[in-house]
Amino acid sequence: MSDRQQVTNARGERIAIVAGLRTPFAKQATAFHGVSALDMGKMVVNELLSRSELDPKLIEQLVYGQVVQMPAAPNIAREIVLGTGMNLHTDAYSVTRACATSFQSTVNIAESIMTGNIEIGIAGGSDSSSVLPIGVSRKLAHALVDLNKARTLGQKWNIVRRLGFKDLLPVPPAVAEYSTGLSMGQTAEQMAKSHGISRADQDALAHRSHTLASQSWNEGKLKDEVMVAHVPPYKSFIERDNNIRDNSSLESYAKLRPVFDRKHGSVTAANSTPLTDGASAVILMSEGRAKALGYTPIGYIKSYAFSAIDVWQDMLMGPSYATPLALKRAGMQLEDLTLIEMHEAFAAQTLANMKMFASKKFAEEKLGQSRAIGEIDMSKFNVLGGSLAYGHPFAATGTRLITQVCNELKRRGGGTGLTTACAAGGLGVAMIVEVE
Ligand SMILES: CC(=O)SCCNC(=O)CCNC(=O)[C@H](O)C(C)(C)COP(=O)(O)OP(=O)(O)OC[C@H]1O[C@@H](n2cnc3c(N)ncnc32)[C@H](O)[C@@H]1OP(=O)(O)O
Repeated sequence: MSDRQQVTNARGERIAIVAGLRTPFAKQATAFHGVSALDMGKMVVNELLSRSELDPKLIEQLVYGQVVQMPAAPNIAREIVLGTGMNLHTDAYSVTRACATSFQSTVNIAESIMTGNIEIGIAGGSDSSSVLPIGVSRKLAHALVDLNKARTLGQKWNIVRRLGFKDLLPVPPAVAEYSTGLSMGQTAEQMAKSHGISRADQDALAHRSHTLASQSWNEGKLKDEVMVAHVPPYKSFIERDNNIRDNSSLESYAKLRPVFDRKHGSVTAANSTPLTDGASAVILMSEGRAKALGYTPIGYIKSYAFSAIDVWQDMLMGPSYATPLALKRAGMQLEDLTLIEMHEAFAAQTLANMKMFASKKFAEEKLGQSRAIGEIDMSKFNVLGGSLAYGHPFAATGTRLITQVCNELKRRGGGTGLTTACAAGGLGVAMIVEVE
């Protein structure tokens, strides 16, 4: 069996990324405070359709995702269809794959096109860290169910009197691994310590990310892929990511105290992604349909791969496992790539992955191959900055990366780009796109 992946439909046509768009990304409880993931998703899909001058009725399927679920709209994809003037008969379902969610929705649409089930679809993801499903304690939840069943006042009183003050406190969703209880930040700390990633290197990567992202905005490189978002109730708007620090000094990073291990740690607010609100989406079509409708695609999907590893150790090492698979499936080596876009969940996690890319020992022991994935050439790496600067609305990051790398490849005259991310649950993803 060949290792190569054929990302085409039965007519041999490639999967075209026709257009991509995102909202500006806003730090938690700032510009998008009170705006739900669903509202941001509708906003970006509406605008994407309108900018592409694509009749919404032509969309056959929409796959969308969120990581922090909205209990009121568990199938966010269908709500977006119903809220954007698409054909009511447009199929829509939601996926969740932690921080790789919109990679997954993109792959789902791509595979629907590959099988010939559809010709045109939309994929994406949205997350709000400001509109959260605030829960109740287990004891209170238990009591509320029992109260519903209690008949007499006495029975009700018996249930209520067992509750303490602490049981009544609200419980926000945790950015932590369910099975280990470790927060993502604690995992980043573990990776920094296990792989000898220094605080200075983490801060330098974060500073690079902010500097490049700020330059990219100032040079107008992002304006076509980031919409101006008018924020309900439409008294304000946001037109630029608000986490990016223009002209930040490296010294200011060094002053911050570690957050996740206050005594011996190195992971700080500056070298972590902030909690962020935002949404993104892409339109995918079969190459033939895109051409027939007169579109010049921004790129094509060349290969993709997902990976899964243990959650106790190095859980955010996904790129180092998924990338060699995607490269093999594309018939490529790391050095063949024009650009590399790696999601920066934390500087420590990014640097640990970069180290493993270059490690022969890692390749032999973990990947079962004799050759290291390859040394990353920094002139190709996150050239417009990364998630440390832009922020990371979990489900929206995948389609941000895909769109951003396609547009940057276009500016550079074409080539191939790797997008890759780690995700909770020990998951990883890599997708290679090609641009003419
Ligand atoms: C697969 C994955 O992607 S896993 C990743 C999932 N995501 C996460 O886990 C989110 C991780 N991030 C977090 O939890 C939070 O952002 C934290 C805990 C790290 C920090 O939260 P907060 O303390 O609320 O951050 P906040 O933005 O207030 O910054 C704290 C301080 O650092 C400062 N700071 C932040 N970034 C920078 C920077 N780049 N340079 C200089 N100072 C900075 C702020 O100005 C602030 O200073 P102040 O206290 O004087 O106002």
